Amino acid sequence: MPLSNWETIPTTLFLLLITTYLLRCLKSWHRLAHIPGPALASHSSLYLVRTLLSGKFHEHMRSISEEYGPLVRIGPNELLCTDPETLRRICAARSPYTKGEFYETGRVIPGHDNIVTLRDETKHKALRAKLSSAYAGRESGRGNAGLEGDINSQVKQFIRLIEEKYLSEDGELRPLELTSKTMFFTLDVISEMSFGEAFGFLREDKDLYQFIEINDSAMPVMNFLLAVPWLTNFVYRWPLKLALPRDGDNVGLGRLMGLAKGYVDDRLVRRDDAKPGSSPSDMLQAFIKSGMDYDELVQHMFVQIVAGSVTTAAAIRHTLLALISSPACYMALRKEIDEAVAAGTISATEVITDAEAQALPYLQAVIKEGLRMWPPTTGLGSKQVPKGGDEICGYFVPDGTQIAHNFSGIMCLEGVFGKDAKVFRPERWLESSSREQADRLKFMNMVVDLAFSHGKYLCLGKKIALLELNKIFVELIRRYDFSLVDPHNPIKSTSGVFWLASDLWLRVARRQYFPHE
Ligand code: HEM
Repeated sequence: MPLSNWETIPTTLFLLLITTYLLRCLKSWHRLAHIPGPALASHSSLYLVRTLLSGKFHEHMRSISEEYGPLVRIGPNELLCTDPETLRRICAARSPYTKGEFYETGRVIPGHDNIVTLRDETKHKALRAKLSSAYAGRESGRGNAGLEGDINSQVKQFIRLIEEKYLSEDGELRPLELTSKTMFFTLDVISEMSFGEAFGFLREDKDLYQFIEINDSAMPVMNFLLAVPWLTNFVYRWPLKLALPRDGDNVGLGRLMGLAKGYVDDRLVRRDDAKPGSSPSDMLQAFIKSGMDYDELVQHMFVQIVAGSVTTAAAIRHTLLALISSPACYMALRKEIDEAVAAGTISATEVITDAEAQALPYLQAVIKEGLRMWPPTTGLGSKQVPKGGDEICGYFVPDGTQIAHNFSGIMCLEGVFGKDAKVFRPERWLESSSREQADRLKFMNMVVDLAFSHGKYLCLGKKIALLELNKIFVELIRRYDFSLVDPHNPIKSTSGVFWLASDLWLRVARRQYFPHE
């Protein structure tokens, strides 16, 4: 070969590479080119990275569906679905869909799956079966009463903390920062249920092990990886994996992992020399009884602490903030509580029971409205289209496509919730005098239930979360008056796949006219 031909080889190779890359891009773009969406999203993951890191993810998801419709292309292989019925169909018990690539990022320890990250449907189903009865309180033999007892003791601890340190009086402000306290509360509830003893965040009134601080600072990295899940494989390799949390850490997620592992180790050792009848009755014991192996237990106890705390804390703080900023709603709820106490339908001295709370229509409306306006998980929960593809919202979608849930979008659909869907108005849940309204209410309930997902992916902790919500608002509002320390800057809050919040400063005062003291 003449020398000049040799010299052209690198150029030819380069051109070949570029052409192959461009052809691949073209093919990838063409696959879903018939589905509307922002131009950037059809070519690269940059659109998702940008919106997930914007701090206003939920708003973007809402506005993009308003602009482009119920099915929007948000990435080269990602679509966003804002059709509640399709989302239910995708998640239904017998649906051929599977968890998507999004879930790869949820693995805490490389190579070890947990209930959230398991994409193999058969294994996921089998693990869910082991977990389900413990979540219902059945395995432990304690049922609802046991779960309620654990929550009651942490509600009382929360009240004790307010009484000791955060009651403001005339001329003296003792501000309470609610975002951290709601995390303390939910972390203590979930640890008490899981291990039979609370971590003690409320007792110490402190971000133990810097868990909240480190969890919050890791969130942008997590949001980034969730937008580009395949990059997770690099994070799981040396040297990046050295930065992942480990159970030997003294702080952060790693410390919680270590605590969870410690409890499991301790319990499995104790099981060997436990006396008959001395078995604890917490969720860990229930999981052991249901046949979970060591690895499953360690993974799950950790996942449960995170899944059970961040979400419920967000629901409590957003709803309470909405109530404080909507005096008419606040007073309507307080009136309902006072009347129920006066009528003896809720106890004047004990923490409200779940059954009593369920009989308070305005409270139930407030809880639903809070979950609707600020769904605690804002995305993406992508599921993978099965072999043969699927027809979604009038479009053919090829197999392997990732379908994300638009949690914030479905909760603000005007066709479902009315023209004032973006307003916090619990009364919308109480309007059912006509047949038409009753039908609409049924549909609204179906949509708001999707905040906990559905079918084979339904949140395992839904019942626990609702127990917490049923108690906390009543116990706070019946005792105290709340006001914002800085009404012009009520909270610092950002949304990615979860909410991050800080600086929700409240003035808490004993109720002027607490009728039951
Ligand atoms: C208001 C509070 C909560 C909300 C809105 C919520 C929402 C959700 C959602 C949407 C999912 C499905 C996620 C997905 O597949 O992408 C989920 C799953 C899950 N949640 Fe919750 N959750 C809440 C509280 C809790 C609590 C208190 C616990 C534990 C005690 C918990 C444990 C779980 C677990 C273990 C899963 C995984 C289920 C599976 O993949 O099969 N959650 N949750």
